[in-house]
Amino acid sequence: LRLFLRADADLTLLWAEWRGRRPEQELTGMVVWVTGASSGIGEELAYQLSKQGASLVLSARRQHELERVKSRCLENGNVKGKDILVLPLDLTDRSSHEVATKTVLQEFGRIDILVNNGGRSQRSLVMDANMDVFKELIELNYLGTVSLTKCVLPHMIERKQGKIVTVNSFAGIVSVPLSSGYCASKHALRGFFHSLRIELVEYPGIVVSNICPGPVQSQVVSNALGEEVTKALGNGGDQSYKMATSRCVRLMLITMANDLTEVWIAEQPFLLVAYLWQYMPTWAWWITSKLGKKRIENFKSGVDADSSYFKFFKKKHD
Ligand SMILES: NC(=O)c1ccc[n+]([C@@H]2O[C@H](COP(=O)([O-])OP(=O)(O)OC[C@H]3O[C@@H](n4cnc5c(N)ncnc54)[C@H](O)[C@@H]3O)[C@@H](O)[C@H]2O)c1
Repeated sequence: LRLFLRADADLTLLWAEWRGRRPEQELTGMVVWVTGASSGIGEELAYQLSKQGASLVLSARRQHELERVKSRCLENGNVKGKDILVLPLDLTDRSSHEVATKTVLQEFGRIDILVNNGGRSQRSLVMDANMDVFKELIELNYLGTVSLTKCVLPHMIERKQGKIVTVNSFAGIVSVPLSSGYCASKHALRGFFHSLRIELVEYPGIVVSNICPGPVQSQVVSNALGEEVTKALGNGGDQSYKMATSRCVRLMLITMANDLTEVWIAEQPFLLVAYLWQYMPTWAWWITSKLGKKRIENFKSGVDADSSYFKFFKKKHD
């Protein structure tokens, strides 16, 4: 029971962590393009990858934030200035993606790993959210990611190798209230990449990985869209009970080192819900309706929507 309560990833990933290939051996010298590298999971990815000696392309919209991340990579990582390219990019500006890809190829000559990480979440009920919110979430999380992937893919096909790693979400597996547009965009991404993986079956050197995290410490809640597209939620509330960003990213590096196709990264009770959803959908419906009600109550009372559902699972992370 203790093992079950402590598990924070699916069994294949935990097995890979225990017996599999080490990121320290596999990722050194790789050229990795990370979108959404200016905060949260993407920022931490930049730090951990720079420690492995990977060459990095850091993309997001704000150049000064990316320069800040680059400086910290140079201070603490095993990289030099020439190993990191700061490349501002708006995922919703699809017409810029081809030029951005050419710039990366001119700089490094290849792209070993594309990490589709940039994205935004949602905190608003279906009845309250403006149509523009739904449109923006699909434009950014789904079409932006599809567009960049389509730009990078011909290069990987030519080399017959590469990894396309997409930060999906538990919201791509399980649907929750207050995030209907977000869930739709992440479900769409999961469907897209499962299809792409089969289309690439003749290229076994190209790996398509879906990473599905549960709640993780980051700016995702304060950056979430509310009822209007022009206004982010702002105050995300206490995030300390969520999985530490460093742990989530370490498990992502293990996923990349071991070419896993889909991983679930979350603490309990979220992990349990994902397993139920997969194997016992009738029970899953019952439990998610209870958790969903609590989620709306949490949000309406001004705390984070995912604040602990069950007291005995509650723990704080630094
Ligand atoms: N933190 C979580 O609990 C959690 C759980 C599951 C999935 N995710 C996913 O993880 C990914 C990273 O999110 P995070 O949690 O680090 O949140 P975050 O808000 O801290 O970081 C999001 C990043 O995406 C970038 N971004 C936003 N809009 C963009 C645009 N138009 N063009 C380019 N970049 C843009 C932001 O600048 C930032 O760098 C997202 O795809 C999110 O859906 C997060």
